[in-house]
Amino acid sequence: MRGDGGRPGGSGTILEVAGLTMRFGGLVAVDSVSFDARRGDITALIGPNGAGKTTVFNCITGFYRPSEGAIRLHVRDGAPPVELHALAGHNIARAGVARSFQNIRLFPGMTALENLLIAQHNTLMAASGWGIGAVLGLSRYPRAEREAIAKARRWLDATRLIERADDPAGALPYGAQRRLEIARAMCTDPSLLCLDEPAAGLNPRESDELARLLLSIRADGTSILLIEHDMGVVMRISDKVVVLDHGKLIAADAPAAVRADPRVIAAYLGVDDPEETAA
Ligand SMILES: Nc1ncnc2c1ncn2[C@@H]1O[C@H](COP(=O)(O)OP(=O)(O)OP(=O)(O)O)[C@@H](O)[C@H]1O
Repeated sequence: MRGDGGRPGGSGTILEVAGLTMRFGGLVAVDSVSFDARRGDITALIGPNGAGKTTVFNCITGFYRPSEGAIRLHVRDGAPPVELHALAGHNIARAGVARSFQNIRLFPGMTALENLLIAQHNTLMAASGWGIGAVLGLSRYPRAEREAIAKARRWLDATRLIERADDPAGALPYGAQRRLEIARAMCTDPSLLCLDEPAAGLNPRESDELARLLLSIRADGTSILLIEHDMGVVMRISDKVVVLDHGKLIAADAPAAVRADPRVIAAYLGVDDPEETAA
């Protein structure tokens, strides 16, 4: 038992989404959606094309300012939550939320290692006293730099990219670039890792490898929020599956319960009435 009886925003919750609505002109892309993600869980956000998944992600990570509702990050039980809906994107990242994108966004001309060092730019700049310390010869910077390289190497190792550390990111095979994106996000030591379709374009062997990587990240204590169309991956690794359809939440439960939910089946088959599906 987890101990809080599933209270919204209760202890054990890392992310609380409450009454989230996002309108684009007359289009309601996300319509009063509420769900919780628990600390140490893998929570999947699924739904047919256009259901509103990426819009929810964009609200959580500060790319969009929600029209209504609240998004709270509970970094520690008992501490006041961080009101993500009121923060700019860079402050959301600083609060401990990292994300990857549907389309890969690495620096293709930089090496794999350099991409992971860029991710730690803020830490390195802080250690240099925002540049002034480097001029004054402060000793903190070389140490911070060594630590950043060690962390980057650890994640290159964890994502099986250590042999490719000095290759330009753009020259890596597609599956390796996807892993490098996850490594880059992990180099910021997030409490919540948000991944937008990490299995897109992967072959079955690479999807298996991705599933193992995400399970190991969870085992090390990072909570994961995942948009994914690959139901094999979703059902295998998720603790909870949140389902959107036409901007509305239609289910939020354990994978087995969601898979058997007539509303979810109907949404995926494009049927308006679940009774029709049953028939
Ligand atoms: N910036 C925007 N301006 C206008 N409409 C938008 C914008 N972003 C998303 N939408 C619309 O909002 C709805 C939800 O889109 P969203 O990309 O969030 O869905 P999704 O579930 O992520 O879909 P997919 O699985 O295809 O990526 C769609 O109708 C989309 O066209």
